[in-house]
Amino acid sequence: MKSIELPLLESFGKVRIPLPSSKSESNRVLIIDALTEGENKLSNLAEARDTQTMIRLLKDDPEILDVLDAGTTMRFLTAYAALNNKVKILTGTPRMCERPIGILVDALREIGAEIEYLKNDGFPPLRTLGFAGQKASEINIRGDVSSQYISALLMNAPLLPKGLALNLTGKVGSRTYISMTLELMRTFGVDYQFEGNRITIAPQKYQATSFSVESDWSGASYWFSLLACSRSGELFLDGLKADSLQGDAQIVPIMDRLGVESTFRDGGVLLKHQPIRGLPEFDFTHCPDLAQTVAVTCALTGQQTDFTGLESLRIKETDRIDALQKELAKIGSKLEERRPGVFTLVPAEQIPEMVEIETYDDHRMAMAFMPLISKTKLRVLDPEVVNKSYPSFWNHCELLGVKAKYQD
Ligand SMILES: O=C(O)C1=C[C@@H](OP(=O)(O)O)[C@@H](O)[C@H](O)C1
Ligand SMILES: C=C(OP(=O)(O)O)C(=O)O
Repeated sequence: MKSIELPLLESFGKVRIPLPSSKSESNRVLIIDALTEGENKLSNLAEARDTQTMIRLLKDDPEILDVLDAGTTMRFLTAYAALNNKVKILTGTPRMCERPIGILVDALREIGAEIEYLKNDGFPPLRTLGFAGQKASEINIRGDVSSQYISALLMNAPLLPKGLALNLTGKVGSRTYISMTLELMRTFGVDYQFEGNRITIAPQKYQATSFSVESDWSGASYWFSLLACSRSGELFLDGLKADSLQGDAQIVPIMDRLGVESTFRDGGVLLKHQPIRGLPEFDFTHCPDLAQTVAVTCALTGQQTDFTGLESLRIKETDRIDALQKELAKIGSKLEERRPGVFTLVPAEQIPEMVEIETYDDHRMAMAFMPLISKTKLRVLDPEVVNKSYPSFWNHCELLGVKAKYQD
């Protein structure tokens, strides 16, 4: 298997990281663009494979939409095809075909779309067969599995003849991603109401506008973590805003507790060291993609922390709880479910002189363990896995002054 080796990072001075753009914002504005009659001006779209796949599938409009391993691309294109009367097959990697989509398909069927499963009920691959007219304009939808189903429905809602009201049921997770969807819809001229757990959208048109995608806060989190673990140097992260649409901007208050001071200036954030105050517990319900970053940071900075809100991690690119437990064990750290739903992170004890990290087809496993270079020599298997969200990640590591060695 291919791997990348990074040497121990002794120290570094001031380094500027030209972060990639957000794939979450990009994939939303691409769907909105496909639904807008006029010409939008979109800039800074993500280089992430998930976004490049979305761009290619919308442009080429093939019969089979193969989304590879991109969750948002699968869920957003399923709703887009189903509600816009397109006959398409949607499929992806073997793992994508294990990631549930039944809640979205049930909702789309209730609204009036015809969809059939091609293998297993509730999972891709599936075929959208057309939209004969709107049957329901108000539906209940569970919010405790993936917010992507809700975002997928919302973006198409203004163009439905009767609009759409969604009543979110159960514990609503990743709520910040729902807000991002709605805020972006508003940027493109669409009104909505979001009160309690009810979202209403009247029939209306998107208005063409200009939009520039912000840098990716999830990708930024690995640099916060590196600074927390290295206790040396300064990092400037380009293109981040204090008033972000992205819930993962939550990394700022988290890292404030874990020894990183953030100052917004010159169109980005400057990261410096400050004393570690500790993070006794944190609920990741609304920022699940930060859990791996924070787990490794706590492991390497000696912080015992209770992690909650990790339910959705089991159905992402891999079972992230399982993957974290296996890889943290290599540095003597543990993530133990001591009470139902409460995972205690027990920090690393002894870090070997060389650590090899498996990545389980999950970009975030590769990137989250990078800060280990502040402690030891690191080998990461399948390094190209980062292409899903952050193709230039390893090049950016070299900006620290370390030389990466690739092996086939
Ligand atoms: O809507 C989005 O852009 C995303 C929503 C989240 O997924 P869930 O809603 O499934 O938690 C997140 O984990 C994913 O990386 C991106
Ligand atoms: C979960 C992720 O993406 P998706 O669900 O869109 O595949 C992610 O990027 O961490």
